[in-house]
Formats: sequence, structure tokens, C-alpha cells
Amino acid sequence: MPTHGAAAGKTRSRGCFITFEGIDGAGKSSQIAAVVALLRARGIDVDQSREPGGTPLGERLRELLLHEPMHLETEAMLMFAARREHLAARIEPALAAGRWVVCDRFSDATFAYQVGGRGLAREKFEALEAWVHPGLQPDLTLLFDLPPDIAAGRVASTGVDPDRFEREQRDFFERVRGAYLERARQAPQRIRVIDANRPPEVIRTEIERIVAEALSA
Ligand SMILES: Nc1ncnc2c1ncn2[C@@H]1O[C@H](COP(=O)(O)OP(=O)(O)OP(=O)(O)O)[C@@H](O)[C@H]1O
Ligand SMILES: Cc1cn([C@H]2C[C@H](O)[C@@H](COP(=O)(O)O)O2)c(=O)[nH]c1=O
Repeated sequence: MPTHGAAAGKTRSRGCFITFEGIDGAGKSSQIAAVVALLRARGIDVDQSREPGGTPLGERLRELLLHEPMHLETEAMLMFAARREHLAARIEPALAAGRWVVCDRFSDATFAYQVGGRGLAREKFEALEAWVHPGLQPDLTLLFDLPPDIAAGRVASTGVDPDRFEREQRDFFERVRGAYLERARQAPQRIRVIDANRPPEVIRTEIERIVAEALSA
């Protein structure tokens, strides 16, 4: 982890990049605010964002991605187009200035949803990833893991109209979940798997411990 001058009195360097991942309804959004509040309470300058989105152009692409039917490869390329803009306009400048970035989803989501869920060729994903953010990965990723049937129940209970992804069937989310867990096995130091089938306050305590570890590293 980079140093975090305001909190530790050390020299400020590049900021820390933390991402949250999981299938729809896993409960990550509910926990992000708590983590951001914890970091700010420790004196850390945090930029909270999301993907797809995070910039005016990215938010327009998000509307298309969540609601407009499209070819699988169009979907993957638009996810990375929004990400390219997000990195250039927001993530990279923030990290370079020593700010921390907490983001709801990043490229692990493209691996899980487009490769795992939809069947995009891995080499196409790898080529896009290597093009758009060579050498950059989050410093820490919290992966909320939950069986799809429980997650679907949570999504339904919100009463909000489901988007194109949320309307997918259980087998789609089984594949997405499997791809996330495969990605976590490939990068166990970076991706921490959180059992999301527990009460929110228990999850919050575990996440606060993991983030506190990151702060003291
Ligand atoms: N640990 C939990 N136990 C039970 N319900 C939860 C838990 N965490 C969140 N929920 C509820 O599940 C619903 C979905 O939560 P949330 O929006 O945080 O999920 P999400 O992972 O961000 O989903 P999405 O990616 O679709 O936005 C909300 O109604 C929320 O209150
Ligand atoms: C970044 C990214 C996202 N998705 C999907 C995953 C979700 O269903 C939506 C975003 O909605 P959320 O409620 O804000 O999580 O987009 C994807 O398929 N691929 C991606 O790279």
C-alpha cells in the first residue's frame, strides 16, 4: 500500500485505489459509504466513484450499457471506453495527487460479467485491459460473494425496475460469480473475498478490519 501522509504523518505519495465487486444485489453499495466515512475520519482525502460511470461521458455510456440491447463485444468495448475516460479524467489524477479512490466496480467486473457471464473471449478482455490500464490494478479489491438466488431476492426487494443486467437469469449470475472467484484465486493478495451472506454490521466489521490493515501497511 502507498503511504498516507495525512493519517500517518509520513511523506504523501501516490494514493490508494480500492474497488468493490460482486454480483448485483451482493450488498457492496451499502458498505461503500461506511468505508469512505472511515477513511475520511482518518484524515484521508477520498474520491468515491463508480463504473460504468464516474465522469459525465461515462455516465452517458452507463445509461446505454444498462438499458440498450447491444452485441457482447460492443458492451465490452463500451465498458472499457468509459473506463479509459474515468482513468484519464479522474482516477489517475486523484491517485497522482495522493488522494485515495474508492470505486464501485472496475475491470474485475468486465472479467466476471462479459467473460464469465456472456462468454467474451479471454484474450479480447486481456487485450483491452492491457491497452486501457497497462500496469495498473487496484491496490485492494473487496469481493462480495453471495449465492445468486439470495442476491436476486435482495434486488427484487428494492422495488426498483431491474436494468438489463439485473434481468439476467440465475445461470448467468452463477457464471459471473464463478468468474469473480476465479479472478480472486489468481490475485489472492489483492482480491479479498467477503462472505456477503451475513448481517450488514458483521460484514462492516470485517471490512473495517481489512481497510485498517491496509492503512497500517
Ligand atoms: N448483508 C445484507 N443482508 C441483507 N440485505 C442486505 C445486505 N446488504 C445489503 N442488503 C440489501 O440488499 C439490497 C441490495 O444492496 P446493495 O444495493 O448494497 O447491493 P449492490 O451489491 O450494490 O447491488 P448492485 O450492484 O445491483 O447495485 C438493498 O436493499 C440492501 O439494503
Ligand atoms: C463495470 C462493469 C459493470 N457491469 C455491470 C454490472 C452491473 O450489473 C452494472 C452496474 O450496475 P451497479 O448496480 O452500479 O453495480 O454493470 C458489467 O457488466 N461490466 C463492467 O465492466
